[in-house]
Amino acid sequence: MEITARAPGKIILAGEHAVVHGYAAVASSINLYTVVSLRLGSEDEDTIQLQLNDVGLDFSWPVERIKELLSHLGSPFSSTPTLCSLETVKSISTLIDDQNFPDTKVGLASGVCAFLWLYTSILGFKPATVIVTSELPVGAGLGSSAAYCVALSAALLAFSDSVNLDVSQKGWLIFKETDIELLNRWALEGEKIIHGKPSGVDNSVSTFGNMIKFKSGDMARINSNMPLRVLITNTKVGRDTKALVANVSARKSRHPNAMCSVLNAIEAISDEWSAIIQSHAVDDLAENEERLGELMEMNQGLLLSIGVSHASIETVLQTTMKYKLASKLTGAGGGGCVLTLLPTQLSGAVVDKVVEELESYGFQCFTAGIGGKGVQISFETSS
Ligand SMILES: Nc1ncnc2c1ncn2[C@@H]1O[C@H](COP(=O)(O)OP(=O)(O)O)[C@@H](O)[C@H]1O
Ligand SMILES: C[C@@](O)(CCOP(=O)(O)O)CC(=O)O
Ligand SMILES: [Mg+2]
Repeated sequence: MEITARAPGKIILAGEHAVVHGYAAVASSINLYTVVSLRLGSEDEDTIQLQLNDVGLDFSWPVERIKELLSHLGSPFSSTPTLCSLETVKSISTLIDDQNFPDTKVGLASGVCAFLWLYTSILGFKPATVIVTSELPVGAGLGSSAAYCVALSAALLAFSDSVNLDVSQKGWLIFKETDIELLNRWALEGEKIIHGKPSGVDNSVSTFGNMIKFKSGDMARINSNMPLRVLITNTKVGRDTKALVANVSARKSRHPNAMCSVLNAIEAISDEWSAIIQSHAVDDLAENEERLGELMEMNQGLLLSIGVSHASIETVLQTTMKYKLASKLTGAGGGGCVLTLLPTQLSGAVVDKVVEELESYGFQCFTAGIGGKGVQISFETSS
């Protein structure tokens, strides 16, 4: 039997980085998905195979070799999301080294480590083939790491003893409330391997979908009363969330008072964002859009002050500013993607001009549906 799971990426509208330190953030799912298909039993019966199509990596581990390094952990323990200890990361790294991991792709090794941890913890040592494909740019601030961990956790849990699913149902299905909490906790353990110190906002919005306000592990759903349109510009400058998050923490320990003031200011922006977007004053749409734009500019200024902007991001800001459009980076920054608010009254001709100018720098612009469903699974064989 084969199972397919899909989990959405996200945009952070306000509060990235601050959320790692316990301050509020506002995030929304987008309709770009990472898809994981899982078939139990592999062509070569005694292996666990992982195919990462977007990054051109293929792995095949003999089950016996995995058992040799990890069976002392007592897996599977699918109902108990557990931190992957440093010692276990080392054992998993040995398994990755066995596969002659290409030096040029070493940044992707933590994702493979997260796979092996989630796989063996949830399903143990059953042979299988797992294929990952994504519509999200990898490492660009749209939460590909979370979507990867959420979709993997969903596919694995669907085959575990810990969740109850009706396999006869057709189409995309959602998990029951208790099962989805378990899934989200496993995804967070995967994110910890990739990010070091994730806040949990990315995996939560990918798991539950919609727009959320997130603070210190608690999530509140936001019911948006405003149409929201943003342009996403991928600067294509590669960056790594783990390093950026660690840099912000280091700056915080060097300047605790100044950084706390900045992070508090970011939280005030997230609070105001969520109040405006939920406001029922539909007559004030243009005014509210203007206020959201101002908040985005302020949030971007504060992100610059904590050291996570980048020359490419500044180029996007300067370009959109010429058209009086507000922008901010989204996700960890340091490159990656920038959001530009597109007010309802803005003409298509202006959007086309902005996109043309941004793309002339080699950036890639696109729009995405905001606030759709979270993780889903299907028992129908993908074609
Ligand atoms: N489709 C994918 N295939 C393989 N690895 C992936 C995929 N999506 C995410 N990853 C993992 O997530 C990492 C990128 O995560 P991160 O730096 O947090 O950026 P973001 O989450 O913003 O895309 C990659 O280095 C890789 O380990
Ligand atoms: C910087 C941060 O707030 C968001 C990171 O998002 P992304 O991995 O860049 O998509 C980190 C976190 O919340 O865990
Ligand atoms: Mg990430």
